[in-house]
Amino acid sequence: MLVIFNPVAGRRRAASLWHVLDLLVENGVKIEVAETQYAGHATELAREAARDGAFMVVAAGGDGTIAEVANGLLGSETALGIIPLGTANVLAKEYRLSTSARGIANTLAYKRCRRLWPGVAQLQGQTPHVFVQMLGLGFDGAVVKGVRPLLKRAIGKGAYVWQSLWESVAYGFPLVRVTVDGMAHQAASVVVSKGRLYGGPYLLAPEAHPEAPGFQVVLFEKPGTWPALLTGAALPLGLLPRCPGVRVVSGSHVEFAVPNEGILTQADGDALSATPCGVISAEAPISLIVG
Ligand SMILES: Nc1ncnc2c1ncn2[C@@H]1O[C@H](COP(=O)(O)OP(=O)(O)OP(=O)(O)O)[C@@H](O)[C@H]1O
Repeated sequence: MLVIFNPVAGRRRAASLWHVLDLLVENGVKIEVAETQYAGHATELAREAARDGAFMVVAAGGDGTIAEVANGLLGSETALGIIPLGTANVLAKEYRLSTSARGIANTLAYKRCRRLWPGVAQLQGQTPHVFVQMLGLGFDGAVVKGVRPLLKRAIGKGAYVWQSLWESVAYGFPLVRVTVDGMAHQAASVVVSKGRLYGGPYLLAPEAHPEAPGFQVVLFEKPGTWPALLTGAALPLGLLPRCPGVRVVSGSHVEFAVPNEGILTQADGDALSATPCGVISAEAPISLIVG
């Protein structure tokens, strides 16, 4: 079993990783660990393993690392296993995967699969970016870009809360123009979601089906400090989809207009270097090991 480990992911929970691996080895599983050396390396390692016919490749890291490995497995029969080591681990929560060391080891040992259908963000003149959980433009992108790595390592999700409070005052709220299946919308912030959850266990898009192609596009229509604070307060209460000014639309083709250029964007909790011009579903799903 190849385990692709991102040593800079999350809060550097290497100890949790070794605990899972010890349990697997005790059960007779042969393991090879490959540490990523740079951003994008996980995709190359996973693609190579899939080309060699591996049954399963395990991503050990945050949702960004999982997305990179998923990218490398697209178009192959190789299944994706995950050892969640990130701060929010939204994908693991979406699929209700165990996060205890023993639970993770059991999940990987049982090898039962469910489909996971990634999204693909198209970037002008750059390689498309594959994501597994969500892509956010606007306020959301500004929060992820602004989070200080040291603070994230020290207080985990609290760093996002702090940055959201800061951005609710500092962010300029330029309008994001988006077309979903031909219908034009504009909003202060847009999240294109594969899953139901956001920021951990919190409800964002109740109608989402991560096993199928297509998206839920969440439009935060009201710009400004107070709407941002209101939605921030509604999130942990599970009330975000019912907040005034929040609208969720379903679609399979999402396009962002050219005036969006420069609007900060995040995918699976990592800042993107460019604003996407569109989002489509991957050509086929991959198999996710769920135990
Ligand atoms: N060796 C490396 N050095 C620098 N960056 C890397 C390396 N390996 C992977 N990366 C990059 O690190 C990014 C962050 O990974 P990931 O999302 O898994 O962790 P994280 O952002 O710390 O997790 P979380 O947001 O849940 O805390 C990945 O998207 C990947 O591009």
